[in-house]
Amino acid sequence: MSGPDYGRSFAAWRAACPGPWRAYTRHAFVEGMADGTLPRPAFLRYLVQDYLFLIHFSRAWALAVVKAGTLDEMRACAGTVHALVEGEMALHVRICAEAGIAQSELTAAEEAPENLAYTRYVLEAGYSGDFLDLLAALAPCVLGYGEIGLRLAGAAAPGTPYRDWIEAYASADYQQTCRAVGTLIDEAVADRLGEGARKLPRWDALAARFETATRLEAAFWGLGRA
Ligand SMILES: Cc1ncc(C[n+]2csc(CCO)c2C)c(N)n1
Repeated sequence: MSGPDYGRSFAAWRAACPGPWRAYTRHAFVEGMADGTLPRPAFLRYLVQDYLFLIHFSRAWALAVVKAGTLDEMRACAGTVHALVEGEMALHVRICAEAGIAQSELTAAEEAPENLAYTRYVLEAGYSGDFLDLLAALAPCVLGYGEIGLRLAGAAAPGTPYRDWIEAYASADYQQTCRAVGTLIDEAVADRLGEGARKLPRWDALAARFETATRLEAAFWGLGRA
């Protein structure tokens, strides 16, 4: 089954791990947001962990600035750091505040093992690997939410209380971000590995990183459990 058009590398990596990709993007948590049956406390537990997740995810994009090879790559990654730190984090704090979760509660929350595993896996991909390793580990997070948002915007129950969440990721703005990240990945691959990239052993290593990050995303939804 084909997904949204976020570039050739994403399409190939996604197609190489259909089981894990499905487990992530069609997780019971996601389906519960679509039909409105996801219990509110589960969503709030997820939100608290996601606040901590976004801090480390911002650090990973900052590491991508360090690992970038050109000024254009630096600009793209620095733009994501800015959007995360100034935009997404503030939005998160506001959504939590509206749900009755104070900033102090967010800061004091203990990181769950699934959260530790995922964020440190992505950071480690950047520490021990290069720009491509890091992008392959970052891709499922950014692009998976784009795919989920797009599908749910068309399939969700009209009355689901998670409509705002769905629309944030289905929005033209976020879909444009996904296409831009897809292009960043495709160009970074072409610059470093050339046109025959997919025949190189290195390609399989990148696909494996994408698959591992995808499995860790699927496990992250489980944090909503009581
Ligand atoms: C577990 C988890 N995975 C993905 C996202 C989505 N996300 C994370 S950062 C970002 C902005 C672009 O990099 C987006 C959309 C999330 N919030 N939490």
